[in-house]
Amino acid sequence: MADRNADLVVETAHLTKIYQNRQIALNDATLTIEAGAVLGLLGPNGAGKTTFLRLILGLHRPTAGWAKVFGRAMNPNAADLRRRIGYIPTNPQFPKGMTPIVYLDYIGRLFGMPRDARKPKLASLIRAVDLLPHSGEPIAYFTPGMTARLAVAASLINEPDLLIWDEPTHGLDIEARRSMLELIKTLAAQKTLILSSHNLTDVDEVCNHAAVLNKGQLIFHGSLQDLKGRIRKNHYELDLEGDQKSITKALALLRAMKEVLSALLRHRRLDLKLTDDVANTAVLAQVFQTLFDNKVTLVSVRSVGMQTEQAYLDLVEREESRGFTRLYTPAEAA
Ligand SMILES: Nc1ncnc2c1ncn2[C@@H]1O[C@H](COP(=O)(O)OP(=O)(O)OP(=O)(O)O)[C@@H](O)[C@H]1O
Repeated sequence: MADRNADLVVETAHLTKIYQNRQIALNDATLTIEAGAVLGLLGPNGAGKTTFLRLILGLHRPTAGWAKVFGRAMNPNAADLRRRIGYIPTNPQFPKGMTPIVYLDYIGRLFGMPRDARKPKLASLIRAVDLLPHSGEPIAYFTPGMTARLAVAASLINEPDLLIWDEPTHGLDIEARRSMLELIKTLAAQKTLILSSHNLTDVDEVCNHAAVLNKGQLIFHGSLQDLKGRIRKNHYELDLEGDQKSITKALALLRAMKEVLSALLRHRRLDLKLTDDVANTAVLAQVFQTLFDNKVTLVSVRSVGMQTEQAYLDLVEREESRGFTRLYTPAEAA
């Protein structure tokens, strides 16, 4: 039988980090990342994303649990393993006086690349990240977009199979962000990527897997499709037209329906939530009939959700409201 773990690029078990015996930054995170995955690491500020990435990189030692990369245990001494990873921290900084050519050459030397391999490599990287016109300029004059592209080039110099990029689109304008996303899509065809991000639209566009951290707790890990599948589906937005009296009357009737969880009207846009597990087509038919009977015109209707952002917010919100129930199940509490 084929080894199920052979294709795992990252594997963590009960990975835990407590800083200075005070701050629980990551608690018991167990997950696997397969070769070829593009994983979006999501979570509010302080959720533990950077801590998680730094543990995978072996830049921190775990307080408990372990991380394996390419099937081998990662730790601060595993420099050879780290060479197979291309890392970009949040807001990468570079020596301001160097030019991209000098800097990339320096990084290549650190990786032990011979000169005749270094030169063509850095030239092709500079071209790939679109820095050719600026290759001789001091980094001090670079825009955030140019700096981000230089970081990408630096993270690729050693031809790593795994890329770990912490908020790669942070601080970029629309054009620079677009070019970064296109670059990620190209790389995704050849490498495994872990991208930490606050931008759900970016994750939606380039990732196929997601992991969600909240207060150090891994609250979701799976495909992006799965994450979206967890969304509360019975949520709609209806744009209405009609006189105020008719709309108010229709609204009262809708609110009286037992299948309607909430019906909120704002500027003729009706936010309608139905109870879980109802046959939504039947209930919506009833909703439309009620509007029609009251001479309210339906201008448009759309299903809210099936968006990563909505799914993510639902997940974090539900986790927040669950609180202690995660630890104390009813059986234990009794
Ligand atoms: N070196 C450290 N010493 C003490 N506490 C730390 C250290 N690094 C991080 N923390 C704390 O650990 C928690 C998780 O931080 P981390 O930077 O991993 O979160 P994050 O999800 O990356 O946040 P952000 O999105 O704001 O970058 C936070 O409460 C943070 O203050």
